[in-house]
Amino acid sequence: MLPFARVSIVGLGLIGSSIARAVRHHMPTVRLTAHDADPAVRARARALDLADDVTDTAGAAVMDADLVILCVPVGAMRAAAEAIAADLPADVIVSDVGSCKQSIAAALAEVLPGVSVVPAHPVAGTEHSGPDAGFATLFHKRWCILTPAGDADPAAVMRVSSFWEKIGADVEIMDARHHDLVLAVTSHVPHLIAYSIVGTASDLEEVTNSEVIKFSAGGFRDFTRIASSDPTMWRDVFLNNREAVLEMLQRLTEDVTMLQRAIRWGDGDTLFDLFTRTRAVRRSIIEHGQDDPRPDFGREHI
Ligand SMILES: NC(=O)C1=CN([C@@H]2O[C@H](COP(=O)(O)OP(=O)(O)OC[C@H]3O[C@@H](n4cnc5c(N)ncnc54)[C@H](O)[C@@H]3O)[C@@H](O)[C@H]2O)C=CC1
Ligand SMILES: O=C(O)C(=O)Cc1ccc(O)cc1
Repeated sequence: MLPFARVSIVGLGLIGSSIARAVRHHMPTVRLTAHDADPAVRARARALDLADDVTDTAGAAVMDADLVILCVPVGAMRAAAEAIAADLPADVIVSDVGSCKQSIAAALAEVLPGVSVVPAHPVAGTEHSGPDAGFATLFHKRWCILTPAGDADPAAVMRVSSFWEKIGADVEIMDARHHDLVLAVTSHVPHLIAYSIVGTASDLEEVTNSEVIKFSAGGFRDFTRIASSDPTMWRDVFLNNREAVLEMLQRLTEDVTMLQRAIRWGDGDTLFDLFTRTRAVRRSIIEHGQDDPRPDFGREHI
């Protein structure tokens, strides 16, 4: 039994197109409609046959849907919700895939009063964006966190949960505020560190005549992958998860200062103890973690 018969996707980039491909694969009888604000993306989506109907307006994509998933950058969620508000059927469920949840929940509650909203965050992605970057297995064995409000309809939560399980994800339910704190540590601040270190290296490049690129070792290359992630998406994440990111950055700054002091005073024990602890974290992620869709991710140096 399928949780939804008519699914509509608004925003056909990496995540929207991956959901479309996964629905096609796992629930081929679902009628899939979709819209993207960018005409070039719509044309590409039609060429890739990502949906039964790729519509020129957001309203046309949602008017018959029983599930609408907003897959646009966090800062565009409000505009996307405004564009569909007048055309939503009475018993529709609206969801989203934004990387932070509190600000989107507030915007959707304001723009879509009385609509059943079940927010989601698939904790799966890559540094790539756009409709060509998506793939059907992106969500396999990856977490999808649902952050329903306290008064959400339990049946709607069950159906959205079942939808994500059907496309391969493991579902966890979490309070939106807690989600934003956890993701600030595990995803948002790491991205900020990558943007920052690659930015610093690129400033230094002027001084070192390209040695930064020439001799870039594994660690730096890993940072450049993360730091090549979509600028619009990540600008929006930081502006919308401001409090949690600032709180975690404060903690990080204190810990970096502690390391600075250990290096200055030759305190090898502090360095060794921390590095031993962090190595154990990595090992436990590999041993207990979920499979990553990228071919060699996490398995290269156990
Ligand atoms: N990229 C990643 O690894 C992950 C991203 N997310 C979240 O998923 C959402 C989408 O991210 P991606 O697919 O990576 O971005 P993307 O940049 O690949 O695609 C976003 C699409 O939304 C369209 N769009 C923008 N404003 C619109 C509007 N008002 N109406 C209709 N379409 C609009 C753009 O034209 C673009 O095609 C973001 O909220 C992001 O935080 C969640 C998990 C992982
Ligand atoms: O590419 C990577 O390493 C990621 O971390 C992908 C990612 C980006 C944003 C999310 O909200 C979830 C996953």
